[in-house]
Amino acid sequence: MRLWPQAWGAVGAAWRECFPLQGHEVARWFPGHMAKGLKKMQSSLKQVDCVIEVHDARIPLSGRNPLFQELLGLKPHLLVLNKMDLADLKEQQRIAQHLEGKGLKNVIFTNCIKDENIKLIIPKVTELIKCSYRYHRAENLEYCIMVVGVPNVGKSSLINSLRRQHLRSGKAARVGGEPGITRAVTSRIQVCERPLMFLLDTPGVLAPRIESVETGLKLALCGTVLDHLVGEETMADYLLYTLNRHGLFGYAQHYGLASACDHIEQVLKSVAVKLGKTRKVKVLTGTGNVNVIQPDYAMAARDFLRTFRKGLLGQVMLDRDLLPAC
Ligand SMILES: Nc1nc2c(ncn2[C@@H]2O[C@H](COP(=O)(O)OP(=O)(O)OP(=O)(O)O)[C@@H](O)[C@H]2O)c(=O)[nH]1
Repeated sequence: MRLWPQAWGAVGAAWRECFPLQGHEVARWFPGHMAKGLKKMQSSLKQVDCVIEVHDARIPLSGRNPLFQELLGLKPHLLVLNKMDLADLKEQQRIAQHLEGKGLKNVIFTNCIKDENIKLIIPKVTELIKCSYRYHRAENLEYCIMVVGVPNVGKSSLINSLRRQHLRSGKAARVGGEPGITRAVTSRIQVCERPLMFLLDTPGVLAPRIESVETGLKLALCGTVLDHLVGEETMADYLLYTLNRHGLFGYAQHYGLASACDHIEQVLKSVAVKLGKTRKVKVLTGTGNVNVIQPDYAMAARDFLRTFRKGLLGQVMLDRDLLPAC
């Protein structure tokens, strides 16, 4: 018998007020290629004029790697909040103000799939570099930019999108739906002719210690940590908790539930039935082992997460609670 202690007491009218985080571990995922990548980023910094940090627009206030600031902080910095198509940006102004209060004045929201706002990037980067040159050294004829960020936020997609927009060229950087596609700092990739601009793609690097369990869960929902390290069913439950708190009940219709519900087992059961994903398990009864058909909860959790990540369950702002009250 499967137990879902997180959801106990949640069936019925009220949504859970908080997600019990005790008992969950923040996944520590800092494999060798990340440590190596970070060192290489530092050593490549001499040739870099500006750092573009890409992060997920659904978590604009959490989950960034503080090491980027520490190690690469001397260069002009642009924060690109990508995947804006998946984010609820009703509070975009407040988010920008909050970030500005934290010293992040240069922020652009983008969608690299549809090339939205991509054309704002090169002029902004050029302006930032020119401002820094005034104080440091003579103007250069070509610029080199380093693209950094946690895994799977769209760094390589950004490079490809810039090339489409400015060079009308095809793909130069490998893109993938899983974290950890780019494994090493790449050689320079041209993205613009005028001004002549090159980018260095880098492997996604998570903070060696993620600030809290909840931040870890948000990063995991956004696909920056391999799912099995956190547990797909825990993530599915956190997703359900989030969708309900945000009033995003589209999952009920999507999976044919009679109504929205805060009980993950019930939701996953409906998902499994809808997908036809059931499996036989042996159950010991008084008369011996009996085959019982059970929903495949793991497959259902995987589908629930995948559907959310495609944006089919609505746009979400996972950091809503971190914004200061108006
Ligand atoms: N919906 C949406 N998906 C995007 C966007 N940008 C990138 N993606 C998708 O996000 C996934 C990761 O993109 P990548 O460009 O490989 O991300 P990365 O940061 O280079 O990943 P690592 O190599 O793991 O560091 C891919 O499936 C992309 O298609 C966007 O603006 N919106």
